[in-house]
Amino acid sequence: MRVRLHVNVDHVATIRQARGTEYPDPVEAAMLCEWAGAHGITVHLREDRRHIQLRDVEVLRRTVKTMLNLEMAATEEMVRVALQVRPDLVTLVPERREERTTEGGLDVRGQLAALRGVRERLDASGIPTSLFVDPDADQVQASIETGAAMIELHTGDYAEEARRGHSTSELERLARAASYARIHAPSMKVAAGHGLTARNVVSLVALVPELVELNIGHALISDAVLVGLDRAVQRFLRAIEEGEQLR
Ligand SMILES: CC(=O)[C@@H](O)[C@H](O)COP(=O)(O)O
Ligand SMILES: NCC(=O)COP(=O)(O)O
Repeated sequence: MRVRLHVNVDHVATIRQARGTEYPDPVEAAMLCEWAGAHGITVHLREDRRHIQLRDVEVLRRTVKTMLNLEMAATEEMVRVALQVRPDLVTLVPERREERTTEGGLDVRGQLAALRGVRERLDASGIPTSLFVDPDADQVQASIETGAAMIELHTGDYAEEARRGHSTSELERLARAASYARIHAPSMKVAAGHGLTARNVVSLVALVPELVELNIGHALISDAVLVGLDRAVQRFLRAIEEGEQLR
């Protein structure tokens, strides 16, 4: 089965917000990504609205033809947004205002009842939930207990390890967490994301066969600045395919 590429267009909005202009438009970027072959679009509507704005999400809902994944904190405000916008998937993520980027996965074990409650409200509206978690068996087990349809394994530590040139222990951790999900909840989908690049994604896809979806933003949009969005998307699609062929 083909691993799907979802492009996170937050970082297009980051450039726009830096100057308070109307360009570059993440909606236009999403369209270009889809035309280039991306299988979905991801946005993280942060509480501090540092990049993506509510209006972006509303317009994306009307324009995205593939699938729209809304990353958000599990707060009452954000649940209301999700119920109003109706994305194809909600990914619940932890958020800290002071962080530069998402630093870790959700503590699902520590807030099991609350997360299950959010998942139930979204499910009742026909919106599946994914939980962004560290590659840790107990967090995966807790995610299963919430009834979530999917988990997204946080690959930030793997990306950092790969950047330093030795990427085996974090890859093994990701492989173990994904295989835990396959064994204990065969119907649960497993995705991954954060810090993925066209280089480090190859071994990830090759060694974690459970992965069905990847959310990639920063490195892909950075490539796009130099070579254009269509070429950047195609480069990542080729890297994913290279990983699949190594399985
Ligand atoms: C949850 C996650 O990994 C992404 O949302 C990523 O954090 C990109 O957005 P930021 O740059 O706002 O962190
Ligand atoms: N959930 C991960 C994501 O959406 C993209 O993260 P990054 O590639 O911008 O680090």
